[in-house]
Parts: sequence; C-alpha cells; structure tokens
Amino acid sequence: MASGQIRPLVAGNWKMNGMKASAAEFGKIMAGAGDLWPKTDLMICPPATLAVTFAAVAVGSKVEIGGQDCHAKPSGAHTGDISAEMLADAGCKAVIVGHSERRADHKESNADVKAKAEAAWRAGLTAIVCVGEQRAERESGKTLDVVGGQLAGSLPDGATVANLVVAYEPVWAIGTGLTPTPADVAEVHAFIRKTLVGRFGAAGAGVRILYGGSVKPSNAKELLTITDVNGALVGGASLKATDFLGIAEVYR
Ligand SMILES: O=C(CO)COP(=O)(O)O
Repeated sequence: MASGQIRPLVAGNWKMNGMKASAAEFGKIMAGAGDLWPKTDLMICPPATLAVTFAAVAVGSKVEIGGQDCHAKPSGAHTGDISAEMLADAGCKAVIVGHSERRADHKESNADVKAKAEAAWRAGLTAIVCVGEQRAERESGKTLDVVGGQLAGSLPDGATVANLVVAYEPVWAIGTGLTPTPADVAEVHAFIRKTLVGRFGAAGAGVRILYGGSVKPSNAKELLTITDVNGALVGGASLKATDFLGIAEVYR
C-alpha cells in the first residue's frame, strides 16, 4: 500500500446534518465496518446533538465517534460551546479542529486552532487539525506557503503525537465536486509529512495525513492510495452509509 505501515483512517464529518432518524444510517455504517477493520479505522463526527447517543450505541463496534469542534477551555461561561472534556465524557475519541468552515465562519485563527488542538490532547482526544488553501491561493502558487503557515501556527505543542491527525482539505474542493490532481495531492501531502517530521522528529512519520474535499466512491482509489495519504475526511458522502463504506473499501 502506498501509505506504508500507517493504518488508514476514514472519517466522516457530518457537519450540520443529521437528526435522531439518522441513527438508522449510522447503524448501517457500524454494520459494514466490521468487514473493513482492522485494515481501516472508521470514524463518524456527527453533530453534538447526536454524539452522545451514537457513542453509546457504537461501544463494541468498529466505528469511533468524534466531535466537529471544541472550546479551548475545559469549562466556563461560554454559551453554546462544548469543551474537549465534554466530548470525551460523551464517548468521543477525537475532535476536528480548524475546519475551514470554522476558520471562515467563526474567524478562527491559527492560534485559536492550536489552543483547541491542545485542549483535545489535554482531554485525551485525538486532534484532527485541518489545513488547506483557498482557490486564489492555489492559482497564485501559494499553496505550500499557506499550508506551511497553517501548520506552523495550528499544530499543538507537546508530546502526544500519537493523538494527532492532519487533514489536508483544499477549501475550493469542499462540497464542489472539484478535486486537486493526484500530483497536487501528492505534493502537498509530502510537504505536510516533511513538516511533521521536522516538527516532531521520527514520531511525525507516523502521523496520519487525511485528504478531504469531494471524496466519493468513484474517486477514492485515485485520491486515497497516493503516498502519504493515510485516509480521508469525508463530508457529503459520509451521510450515506453505502458511499462512506464504498470510500473505505479502497483500503480493504
Ligand atoms: O469538508 C469536508 C470534510 O471535512 C469535505 O466535504 P465534502 O466531502 O462534502 O467535499
């Protein structure tokens, strides 16, 4: 496998989608996961309203539950926010931080993202740190500068590198059906790997680097078997069990 010895992770980010009735679709994902594990780890990041129940029913299954965001502090007067400790208490094993929709909609800076990633580690969660360039940045040849700056500013400090995942999500590829060429994905992932090894030493070689942005079953093989692509962060296609499992199939 092009991704070497690293066990891939296919994670679904449900974003602001999902009602109680979505438990049926989640059940289908759990039912299919057994066939894919232990070759591939599977995770669903549902909205917080569903995380508690999904985490409870997922106990003993091969699907882990993650949050989509967390506050940097463990508790306090922060109306509407959820801490990493609360996610862990709900049964989550990971949390996405620095998704481009949060960087844009909530004006989250690299420093904010870093504080959230460190909060994830503090709570014993895996931090899934998202980076990725805007279309204009790619067109002007600034992709590696932008991604390098995001990594420098948002990766957590500390020694819990086993609890780190980086997701490369080009902003222009999210929800658009557009994807970078395999060569472009390979270039950015190699750059992220080099940066991780520079930052964390040998442990950086084991950090999973996910690709995200319009991944679907039909393009999964092309995108997810590139060197240093160790899985996917899937948006829209993760809402349908057959599509989500069809993506993870590439690692079977
Ligand atoms: O943002 C994403 C996952 O976090 C990707 O979304 P889509 O797969 O819908 O493009």
